[in-house]
Formats: sequence, C-alpha cells, structure tokens
Amino acid sequence: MGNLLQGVNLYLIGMMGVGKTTVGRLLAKQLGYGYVDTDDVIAQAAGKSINQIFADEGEAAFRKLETDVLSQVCAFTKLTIATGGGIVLQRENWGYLHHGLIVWLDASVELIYRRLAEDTTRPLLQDVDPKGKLRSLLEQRQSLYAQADIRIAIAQEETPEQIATRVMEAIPSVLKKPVSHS
Ligand SMILES: Nc1ncnc2c1ncn2[C@@H]1O[C@H](COP(=O)(O)OP(=O)(O)O)[C@@H](O)[C@H]1O
Ligand SMILES: O=C(O)C1=C[C@@H](OP(=O)(O)O)[C@@H](O)[C@H](O)C1
Ligand SMILES: [Mg+2]
Repeated sequence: MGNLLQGVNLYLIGMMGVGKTTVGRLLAKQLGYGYVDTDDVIAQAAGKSINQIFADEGEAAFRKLETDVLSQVCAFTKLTIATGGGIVLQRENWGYLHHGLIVWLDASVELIYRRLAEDTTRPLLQDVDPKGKLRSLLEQRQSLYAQADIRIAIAQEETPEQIATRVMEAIPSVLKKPVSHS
C-alpha cells in the first residue's frame, strides 16, 4: 500500500474525540508513512501540555502555534498527519491542508461525548456543559469539516482498525485519474 498515495500527505480532520490520533497511527503504518500529531509537536516545542498552553497563553496563541506547525509539516511528504479539531478554523490553514488529501472523521456528539466524558486533556471541554459545548463547536465547524476530500461517517461499534480500513478503501475514489489521450 506504500505507493497508494504516491507520497502525498494524508491529513485527518474532525471533532476532538473522533479518533484522529488513534486512527492516524494505524493509517501511517498501513501506508508506510511517517506519523505526525500536530498537538504532540506543539506540546513538545512548548515544553508543556495543551491544557497548560491554553491556560498560560490562551486559545489564540495556541492557534498560532498550530498554524506554524502545519506550515512546517506540509513541506514534507509521506506523512499521515493527525490534526487538532480546531485546525479548520484558520483560513490560512486550508492552504496547507490542501497540499495533501484531507479526510474528515465524522461522528455524532453523543458518541464523542461518551468517549471524552472522563477526559481532562481537552481544555475546550472543561465546561459546565461539555455536551452543549461539543454541540456548539460542531455546529460552528461542520461546514468547514465538509470541505474535506473524503468524509468517513463513524458508527458506534467500529474499531479504529475498521475505520482505518474504510479510509484506505475510500482513497482511490478521490485520486486524480490520468488524462487519456486516445
Ligand atoms: N474507534 C474507536 N472506538 C473506541 N474508542 C476510540 C476509537 N477511536 C478512538 N478512541 C478513543 O477515544 C478517545 C479519543 O481518541 P483520539 O484518537 O485521541 O481522538 P482525537 O485525536 O480525534 O481527539 C481516546 O481515548 C481513544 O482511545
Ligand atoms: O477541537 C479543538 O479545538 C481542539 C482539539 C484538540 O485536539 P484533538 O482534536 O486531537 O482532540 C486540541 O488541538 C485542542 O484541545 C483544541
Ligand atoms: Mg488528537
């Protein structure tokens, strides 16, 4: 499968908790690609957690770091990149994302909420009404996520492996076909 994408990067987008980080690792293996998680790069470069960056510097500063990381990562090839759920918010990020193939992992608020109910690592969900927060974030972002090349709708019982397989199966349908001169 190493040459399926011919070196073109694969970007995973979608709401927090949908599985970008988990599925991204599997896809990198299956594609014979390197793996990058933009949140990990940001946290490593800053020397602190995403929570701490939000607390110390605020969301706007985090978004600038996110754009910096994306702009650097997109200079490389043969990467699967798990992005943070808010990467779609900055218009300039789309110029970078479109260097590669963009896959939207789409799941319901109910599914995401169940997964993240006990999670404390998503600063935007440290809210009195985390489910309502997820709903309003999805409402704000849905039309942006929909600009992806591929949408994978995720049902409850699917394992990360099954989702990765569906992404792999969907890729050929969106690759440009060679122009026939016959
Ligand atoms: N297909 C899946 N089924 C069940 N749990 C999953 C699945 N994919 C991810 N998870 C779990 O959901 C949580 C969020 O996954 P993660 O990959 O960090 O999502 P994201 O990077 O999109 O925020 C983690 O605890 C992860 O183990
Ligand atoms: O949706 C968001 O705005 C965010 C999602 C997080 O990444 P995941 O989508 O990997 O959880 C992380 O970048 C940060 O907490 C902000
Ligand atoms: Mg993630």
